[in-house]
Amino acid sequence: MNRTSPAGTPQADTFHVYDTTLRDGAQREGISYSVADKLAVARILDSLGVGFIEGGWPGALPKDTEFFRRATAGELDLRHAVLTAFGSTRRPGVPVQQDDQVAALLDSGAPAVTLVAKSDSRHIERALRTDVTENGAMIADTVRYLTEHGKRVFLDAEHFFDGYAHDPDTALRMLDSAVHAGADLVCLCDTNGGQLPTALAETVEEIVRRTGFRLGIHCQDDTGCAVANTLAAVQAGVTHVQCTANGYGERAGNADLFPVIGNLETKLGLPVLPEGNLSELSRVSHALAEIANIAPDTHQAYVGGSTFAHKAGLHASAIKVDPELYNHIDPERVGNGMRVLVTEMSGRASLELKAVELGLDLSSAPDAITGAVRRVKELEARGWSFEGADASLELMLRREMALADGSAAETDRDTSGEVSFGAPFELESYRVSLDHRPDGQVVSEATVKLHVLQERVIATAEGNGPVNALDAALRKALVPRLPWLDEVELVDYKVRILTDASGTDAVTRVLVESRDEHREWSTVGVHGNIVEASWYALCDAFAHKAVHRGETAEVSSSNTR
Ligand SMILES: CC(=O)SCCNC(=O)CCNC(=O)[C@H](O)C(C)(C)COP(=O)(O)OP(=O)(O)OC[C@H]1O[C@@H](n2cnc3c(N)ncnc32)[C@H](O)[C@@H]1OP(=O)(O)O
Ligand SMILES: CC(=O)C(=O)O
Repeated sequence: MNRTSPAGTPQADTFHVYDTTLRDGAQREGISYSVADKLAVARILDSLGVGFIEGGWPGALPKDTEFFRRATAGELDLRHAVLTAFGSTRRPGVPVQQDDQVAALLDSGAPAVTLVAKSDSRHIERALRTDVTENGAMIADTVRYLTEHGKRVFLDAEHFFDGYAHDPDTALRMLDSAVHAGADLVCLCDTNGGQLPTALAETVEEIVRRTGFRLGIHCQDDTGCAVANTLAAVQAGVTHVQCTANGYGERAGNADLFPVIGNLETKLGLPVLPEGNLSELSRVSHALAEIANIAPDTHQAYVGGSTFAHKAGLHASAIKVDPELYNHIDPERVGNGMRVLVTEMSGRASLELKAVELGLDLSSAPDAITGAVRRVKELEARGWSFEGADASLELMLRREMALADGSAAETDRDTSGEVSFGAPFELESYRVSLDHRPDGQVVSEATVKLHVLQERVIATAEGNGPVNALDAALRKALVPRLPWLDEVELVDYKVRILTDASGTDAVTRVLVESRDEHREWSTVGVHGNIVEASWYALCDAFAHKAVHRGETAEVSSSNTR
């Protein structure tokens, strides 16, 4: 069976990857694409190399009508995909030539049209309030009319699986009406998303056997099986798969385009994208999440930022020997990357791999590795968390290396001490106060006493909160003496209160994200007092800058998620 197109050519006539992000994806609660968004999404999907882009329902949504107008007026120069308009068949009792919705499909200018039609007799009778014969005529008339006007037509057979289980003859009659009127293929829709893969595949095989029609599949994700159902349908014989970017869609969503493509390409050996484009998968997923204004799912199969992040020490020890031992594919094939997380679950191998990632050579420092493993476990048991704070981890590793080669003493602080290892100053003391003023303003004031470049410095500053005031006082003391510290910008500050089972020993964990012109980095602090926890994270942020001062390469030590 040769379902694939030659690499680099449009796949529209062989195996279809059909994207419906702009129609079904837009049916997700919370998504509202502008016309400009829709044009941008279409361009990105086309650059990935999908076969068809369903742009929306012209005539039903003014925005979609406008999208097709602009798309066909030259704003969308598709290189791979065929632009497709979506709509319903003519209404019952209305001649097809007089149906406004059908006219809007023709007017859209799209070369292909997907018609949604009922195939479940209960829907025909109760929702559409017509009979099976008229529904068959609605399908046939509309398909014929559109094909006579030069459109390529697909039929989405709504509720096909439920309808076929309830009344197989009617469901088949509806497919038959479409194909005999000239539809390219009929797409079997699991509209309520209630199917499971084995049963769905059996039905698809039966339809292939009974009809010989070219079939497609459209799966909603209400059982969490939309991707699995789509793949099962492909293995059972469909040659057209409808998906949406990141699984956006009505209710629980649709089959996610990215894992579907990842699986088709890497597991089923179907090269559905133009050659070289598979490595664009992760980038495209994130770009489309950005346009949808939805945070990317960091655990999304194939493309998530954490999808190839390894936490368990046993995994890391095998990965050290060969990354293939714990990765189902090379992440770079889909444009993703592997990371090793260092946490309480780590052993020596995790630390060694992380050190390499951070640009540190621990190969001749076994004691440093042992020390760091012990320290991470000790601190994480007390509420610290290093998986999102690579910069604090790096400072700790540097301290362990310095202890191992004798250039530091146990008394040199690390991240849980008063001043971070590598910080270009020593703390004598700090004080923070909170002032609720008569005019209702709440202002914090911080004073720090530091030793910097052998000088004792005292600085006081105000801020809109205690941490802001501390940061300001610290900068006031340091920047005149170490001007490069002014480049550090604090970009995010997250606080989490950690309570043990009894709820009595709450500690506060603070994560600070910082950046300068060249890199971003994350640091952590933990203490029973939120200001002290913040102080640790702030000091690590400045210490990290001190350690990397003068570097200009774009080598981020931060957690990349
Ligand atoms: C399974 C899917 O997700 S299919 C995609 C669904 N997407 C949408 O519904 C989004 C766009 N929809 C809309 O803008 C509107 O619903 C419109 C313009 C299509 C219709 O609006 P209205 O005419 O006000 O009707 P309303 O939304 O209340 O009901 C839908 C009508 O379409 C009819 N209908 C439903 N399916 C079909 C079909 N396959 N073929 C023809 N008519 C259909 C219904 O019977 C109902 O008719 P009625 O008004 O005579 O009862
Ligand atoms: C067509 C479609 O979106 C469905 O049946 O779910």
